[in-house]
Amino acid sequence: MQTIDSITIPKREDQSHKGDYGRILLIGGNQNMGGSIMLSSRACVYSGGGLTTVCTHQSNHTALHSRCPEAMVSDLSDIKRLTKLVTEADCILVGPGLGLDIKGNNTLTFILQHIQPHQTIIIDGDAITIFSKLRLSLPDCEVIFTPHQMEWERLSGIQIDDQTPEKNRQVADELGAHVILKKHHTELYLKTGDYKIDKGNPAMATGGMGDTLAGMIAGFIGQFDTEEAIKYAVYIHSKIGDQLSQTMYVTPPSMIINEIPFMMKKLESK
Ligand SMILES: NC(=O)C1=CN([C@@H]2O[C@H](COP(=O)(O)OP(=O)(O)OC[C@H]3O[C@@H](n4cnc5c(N)ncnc54)[C@H](O)[C@@H]3O)[C@@H](O)[C@H]2O)[C@@H](O)CC1
Ligand SMILES: Nc1ncnc2c1ncn2[C@@H]1O[C@H](COP(=O)(O)OP(=O)(O)O)[C@@H](O)[C@H]1O
Ligand SMILES: [Mg+2]
Repeated sequence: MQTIDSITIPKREDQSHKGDYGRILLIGGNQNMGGSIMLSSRACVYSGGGLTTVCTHQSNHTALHSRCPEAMVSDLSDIKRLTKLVTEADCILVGPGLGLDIKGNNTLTFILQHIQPHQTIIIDGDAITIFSKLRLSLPDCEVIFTPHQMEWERLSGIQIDDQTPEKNRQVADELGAHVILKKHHTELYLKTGDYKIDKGNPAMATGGMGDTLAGMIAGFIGQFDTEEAIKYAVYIHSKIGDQLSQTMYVTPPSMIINEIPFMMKKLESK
């Protein structure tokens, strides 16, 4: 398994506009977990996603606008609008704070039925748990799962202590998806190979840290090749965590997000 120990981000073209950097749709945040999709949204915007739309419970709209005015919002229960947004998106992230009730089940099932082959879907958090529980089928498009070890146990059937690279690779192949197995030294089972990251630290063990990574991946998918986008996101997320942990005992996800554009600039190709 290859370690990702450096990355370089391409410079932006002068002749470019927001439409060139992705239409991203983020779906999640029920009445109790609005914060999760707000973190994903800010992470997506701060990662450079061109146009970010957030489909979340209506009670989250005001808070989301106040934390992230760059994002557009839609009500999760407005199916007509959701259908239109799904059609228009380049990349869809589903799951942060979605909830495990019937509404969460119906939302994920709907998205998987309507996504088209040219689109990319990132399945995170509660959407992984629902996908595993309902034994849903994957659509014919690029799929990225971002489980932590417990979510991977639910999805793969491999208990945490038995999650070896060989077994993980086999299930990733069976799924036909990219798998980002989040843990201390996260592992990436991409379609073209296996990678790991030797950055990241326990100051990052805070709720919302994975919601942030999922939003970063979504923002990067809008701009870069899929596998590059995944590698950039996982690397930058942990590198910022390590940088902040030099002076901070814990590294709140909101502060990781603030640093994303600065770290991207540092890593921009010369
Ligand atoms: N501010 C918010 O609204 C937040 C919402 N969240 C949402 O809450 C939902 C449930 O996610 P959870 O992950 O808490 O719940 P889960 O029940 O899926 O998993 C959490 C449990 O898994 C176990 N576990 C084992 N290995 C682990 C590893 N490497 N990393 C993390 N956990 C590991 C831990 O015992 C942990 O309590 C998700 O939709 C998530 O997006 C969380 O992100 C927390 C913050
Ligand atoms: N001890 C640790 N070392 C390195 N990274 C960690 C550590 N603990 C947590 N992280 C990172 O924090 C994130 C946690 O993801 P997740 O559990 O999905 O969070 P949440 O759902 O609360 O947003 C992952 O990217 C994981 O790699
Ligand atoms: Mg999570």
